[in-house]
Amino acid sequence: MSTIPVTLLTGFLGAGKSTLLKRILRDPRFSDTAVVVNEFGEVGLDGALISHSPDQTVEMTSGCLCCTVRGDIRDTLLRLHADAESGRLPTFERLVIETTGLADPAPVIATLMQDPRLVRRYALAGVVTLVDSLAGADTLSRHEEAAKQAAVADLLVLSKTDMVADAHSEDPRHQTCKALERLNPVARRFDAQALEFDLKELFELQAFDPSAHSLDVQAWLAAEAYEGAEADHHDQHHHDHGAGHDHQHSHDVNRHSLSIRAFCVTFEDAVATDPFTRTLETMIARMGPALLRVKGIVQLAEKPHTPVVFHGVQHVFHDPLILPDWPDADHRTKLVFVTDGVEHPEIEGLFREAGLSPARAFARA
Ligand SMILES: Nc1nc2c(ncn2[C@@H]2O[C@H](COP(=O)(O)OP(=O)(O)OP(=O)(O)O)[C@@H](O)[C@H]2O)c(=O)[nH]1
Repeated sequence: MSTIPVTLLTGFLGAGKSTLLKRILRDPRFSDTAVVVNEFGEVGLDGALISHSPDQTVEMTSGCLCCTVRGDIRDTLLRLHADAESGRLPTFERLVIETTGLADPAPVIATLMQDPRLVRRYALAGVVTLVDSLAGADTLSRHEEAAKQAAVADLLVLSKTDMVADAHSEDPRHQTCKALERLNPVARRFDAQALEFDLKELFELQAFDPSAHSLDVQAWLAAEAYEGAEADHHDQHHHDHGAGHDHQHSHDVNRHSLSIRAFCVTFEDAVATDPFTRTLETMIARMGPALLRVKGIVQLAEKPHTPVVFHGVQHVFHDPLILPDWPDADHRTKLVFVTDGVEHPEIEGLFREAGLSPARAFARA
């Protein structure tokens, strides 16, 4: 195999990365694309929710919520390459890596561009960043990870434009575009919902070039390159993500800054629709943007054989998706939460107030 082009797909929690990935996997023009999805820790659900044909390689790696672990990505990519060469996996012409929504893209970019074993097999073609046009402006100003993901992009893809009313100056999409203009004036911008948006744009990027980006981006990448040369980054690491955002953590994969929490709530028995949806509404009303991401697969008592997938992104709950069948033998309701400061018992308490009984939950708060 010659060098395989890699597209790094990033974007904040709930921005629409998996939605775009599913479009790629369904498109016959890209059937020879392998995909690596980085989920954080033990609470990932994406593996069960990303359907694909048996001829397509979709690998889940679990790493840190905030940084795609250098070693994990490297080992996964080397293994995929070896398996494709030996015939254990289908060969692939391109690779897409989806990061977690709180990922700092710099470590994975540095790994892809520097690791000698990777460089012989893969070439970073470009960075594609999804931006939620509804929540984007607020998210970009409040979360440094989101701003970095946007700044480093070669292509910015605006999602959820179908949910934004019109383009007057107070319109959230307009605000999001203004913020993107400041952060990354050079990236080409696309509307994921536009008829003229062709997925092939994502794969026409040729080679990621740090010098085409802002001085800030070049400085982040240079710092990451230095850090990578010094040590293999993880087990015990220390980041300075810039102004006011300095964190240190041992390898607790669900932990990010001091206020970020990631946990899972499960229910052994099916939940009644009414109290369940009322609880979600109460959560949005009380917690709003602190509820960074909620996603889950739910067994509703009224229809236990057809699982329902719920997606919450800050103050918005998207239309639930009804699956024809359960993706695996585990039919329990599982809800993954990533919050900014909302604790696990608070969420469980809301369900209990509505008469629902979470069974067991594991947390890294
Ligand atoms: N209406 C609309 N909904 C969208 C669009 N893109 C994504 N969504 C919805 O937004 C929710 C989150 O989308 P995902 O694709 O799961 O987002 P993600 O970036 O992979 O989320 P993480 O799990 O945090 O990484 C889902 O309910 C999607 O259906 C869009 O362009 N329009």
